[in-house]
Amino acid sequence: MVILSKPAIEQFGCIRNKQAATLFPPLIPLVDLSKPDSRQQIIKACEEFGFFKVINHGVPMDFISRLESEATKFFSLPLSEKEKTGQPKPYGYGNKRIGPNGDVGWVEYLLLTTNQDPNLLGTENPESFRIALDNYMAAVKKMACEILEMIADGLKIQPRNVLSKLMMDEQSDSVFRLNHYPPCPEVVQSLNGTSSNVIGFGEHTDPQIISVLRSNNTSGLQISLRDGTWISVPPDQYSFFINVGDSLQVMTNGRFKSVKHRVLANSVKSRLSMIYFCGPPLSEKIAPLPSLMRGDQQSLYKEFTWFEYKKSAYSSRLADNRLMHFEKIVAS
Ligand SMILES: C=C1C[C@]23C[C@@]1(O)CC[C@H]2[C@@]12CC[C@H](O)[C@@](C)(C(=O)O1)[C@H]2[C@@H]3C(=O)O
Ligand SMILES: O=C(O)CCC(=O)C(=O)O
Ligand SMILES: [Fe+2]
Repeated sequence: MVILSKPAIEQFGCIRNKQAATLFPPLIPLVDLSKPDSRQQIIKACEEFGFFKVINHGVPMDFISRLESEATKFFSLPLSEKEKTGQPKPYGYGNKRIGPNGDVGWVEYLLLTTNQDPNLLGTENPESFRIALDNYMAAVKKMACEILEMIADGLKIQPRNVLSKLMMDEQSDSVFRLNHYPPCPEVVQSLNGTSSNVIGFGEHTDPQIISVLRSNNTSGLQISLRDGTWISVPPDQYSFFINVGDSLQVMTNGRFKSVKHRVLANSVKSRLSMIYFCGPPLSEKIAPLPSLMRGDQQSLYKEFTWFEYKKSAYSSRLADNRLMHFEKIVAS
């Protein structure tokens, strides 16, 4: 990671955060996967927040800590070594620049596909990093599959793998991301540590079906409520956080909304996050699920393939409303 001098960080003007978070935030929905009512809790959380925290998730702590330790080793390497994994096009090692259209943040990352052996050139021990990635991704994929099946049950739609089969498909276009937010010397932190004036990862919604996020115990993640206020998500290294993505918003015809989120930088602590983005195969048609459409309810979206959506997403800026181009003008 390059530590920027003052004039250098000024070049990244849009790294600065000017919006304050709300003072009395509601609690983040908590879903205990071992409880019988978890399906209903998930549906409520997806409708109200597009976001929830998961405990009793079944992902072994050993897999989590091994990957965290491998990722920490990787991000501690000299920049020249990390760059051997290749520039993100879109997969590879990236530093401050996010995506191809000028977005920047106080972050470095490794972006990987989930169904191809990662290029871990430059890492100290590629084999142990790869094993840690494989174990972690397999366990998180299983948990994500269960959550998508619980969503289908909760929505009373069949078959129960109608959503999960998309990410379980061999051709699934799922993505995995490791983000490292180093402490930022430019941060002016609020007294309770929940707000900062520097953007780590700018506001956006995730394009996929759901995203499964886990981080170390450093704060920074915020979600936007339906009224546009930002609330801080208290970090919890033992739990997972689930984001509803744009594709699930479309498949539920807007009943679930993808959650807008962002990460603010911290002045003293590093944040390390790992996110599994559950994507469908490129050729998959994304449209409201017929079994969810009641009576004369109309689709709010034009049908598109995941390939078309992804292509359009990659020509957008992080904060853009990517679904706008696929909305139907529905006569009232
Ligand atoms: C600015 C961009 C980065 C992104 C591709 C995009 O053009 C718009 C969507 C961005 C996003 C957000 C969620 C995930 O982190 C990500 C991997 C994804 O699928 O969509 C990133 C893309 C990226 O960093 O390549
Ligand atoms: O790093 C985080 O906690 C969230 C990052 C994120 O939203 C993303 O990579 O899409
Ligand atoms: Fe995200």
